[in-house]
Amino acid sequence: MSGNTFGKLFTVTTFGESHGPALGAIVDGCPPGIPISEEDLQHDLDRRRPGSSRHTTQRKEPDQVRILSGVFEGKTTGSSIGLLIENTDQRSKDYSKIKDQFRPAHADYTYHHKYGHRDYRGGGRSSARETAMRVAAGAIAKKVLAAKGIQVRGYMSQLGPIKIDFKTWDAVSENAFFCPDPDKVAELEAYMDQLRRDQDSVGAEVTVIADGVPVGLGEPVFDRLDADLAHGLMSINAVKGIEIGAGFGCIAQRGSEHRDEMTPEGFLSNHAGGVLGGISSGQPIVARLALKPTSSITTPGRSIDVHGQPVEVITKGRHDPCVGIRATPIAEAMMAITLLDHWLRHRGQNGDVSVDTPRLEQQ
Ligand SMILES: Cc1cc2nc3c(=O)[nH]c(=O)nc-3n(C[C@H](O)[C@H](O)[C@H](O)COP(=O)(O)O)c2cc1C
Ligand SMILES: C=C(O[C@@H]1CC(C(=O)O)=C[C@@H](OP(=O)(O)O)[C@H]1O)C(=O)O
Repeated sequence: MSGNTFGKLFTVTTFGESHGPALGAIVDGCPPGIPISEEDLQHDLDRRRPGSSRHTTQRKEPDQVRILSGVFEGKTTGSSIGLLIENTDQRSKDYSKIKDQFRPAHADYTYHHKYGHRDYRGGGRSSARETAMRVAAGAIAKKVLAAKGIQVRGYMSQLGPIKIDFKTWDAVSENAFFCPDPDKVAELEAYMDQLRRDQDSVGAEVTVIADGVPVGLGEPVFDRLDADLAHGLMSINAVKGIEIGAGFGCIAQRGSEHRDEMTPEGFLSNHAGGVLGGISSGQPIVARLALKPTSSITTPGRSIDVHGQPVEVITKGRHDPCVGIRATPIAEAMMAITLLDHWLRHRGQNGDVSVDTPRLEQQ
C-alpha cells in the first residue's frame, strides 16, 4: 500500500509532484448519472489557487482542470473519473541551493531518510500543490452531496493571534482570507504585511461545517465518522491538530454542560460536533483544523545537510506566509469526500430503509 488513496467506496487517488509536468487524480465509486462539468470543479480550484493575492505564494498557476474520463454527455458514467491539471509555473532553481539541505519543519529530512532518493524541487510529492487534486475530487463529492441536501462550507477562524468570530457566510467569499467577519479583514491585512516584512510565517485555524447531514452516517467502532474525518483532515499538509465539536475544550467541561440535551424539537446544543458513537446525529458536523506556520522562510534557521553537517538554511522563492489562508477549500474537500464515502457505505449496508434515518433519501 502506497498511501496515495483515500476512502473505501468513494475513493480518491492522486499523483504528481510540485515541479513535475502535471498533477492528477482518479476518483472511483462516484454514482452514475451525476451532472459534472469542468466548470463545477473550477470554482473550488480557483478558491485554492496559488498567487491569487499578495498574502499567498506568488507562484501563478491557472489550475485549469481537465476531465479525462468517467463523464459522458455531461453526466458521470460510474467508471473512474480521471482528472488532470498541468503545472505551468515551476521555478526549480529556487531549490538548487538547498537541494542537499533539510528545511527545518518541511518533509525533506523524513523523505530523504525514508526513500533515499527524492525530488527536492518544490518539495516534490510533499508539496501542498497536490491538494489541488483533492479540491477537484472534493467538488465532485460536494455536487453529489448537494443533491441530498448536504452542504460543506468552511472559513478561517483564527490567523496567528487574531481570533475571528463567525459573522456571515457571504463575507467568506469577499476577501482573500476566507474571513467571515468583514470588520476583521483590515487587521488581517496589516498583520500579514508586517509578517512579510519580518520574513516570518504564522499558523492558523480553519473551521469546516457540514449542514444537512442525516442521522446515521458512520460506523460504530474503527471507522467512526469522526475518526475518518480526522484522518481526512489530518492528511492535509501542515495540519497539526483536529477538533470535532467542543474538541479539547471538553477537558474543562462538566458533563452537565457538555451533554447536548434533547427535546422533541431537537438538540439544545452541539458540543458533540454532530457525531455520537461514531455516527452522525443529524446536527451540523463541526471540525476545526490547526495549521502550522510555513517552514520555508527567509529567516535563517539551523539545520543539517545530507552528510549530517551543520548548515544555516535560508529558503528563498515563492511561499505562503500563512498556509492556513488557502486551506479552507482543501478542508471542505476532505470533509465532503469523507461524508460521501460514508453515505455510500451507509446505503450499502442499510439500503434506503432505516427507521433512524428518515432524511436519507433514495439516490
Ligand atoms: C495550502 C497550503 C499551502 C502550503 N504552502 C507552503 C509553502 O508555500 N511553503 C512551505 O514550505 N510549505 C507550505 N505548506 C506546508 C507544507 O506542504 C508542509 O509543511 C510539508 O508538506 C510538510 O508536511 P507537514 O507540515 O504536514 O509535516 C503548505 C500547506 C498547505 C496546506
Ligand atoms: C504551488 C502551490 O503551493 C506551493 C506549496 C509549497 C509546499 O511546500 O507545500 C511550496 C511552494 O511551492 P513552489 O516553491 O514549488 O512553488 C508553494 O508555491 C500550490 O498550492 O499550488
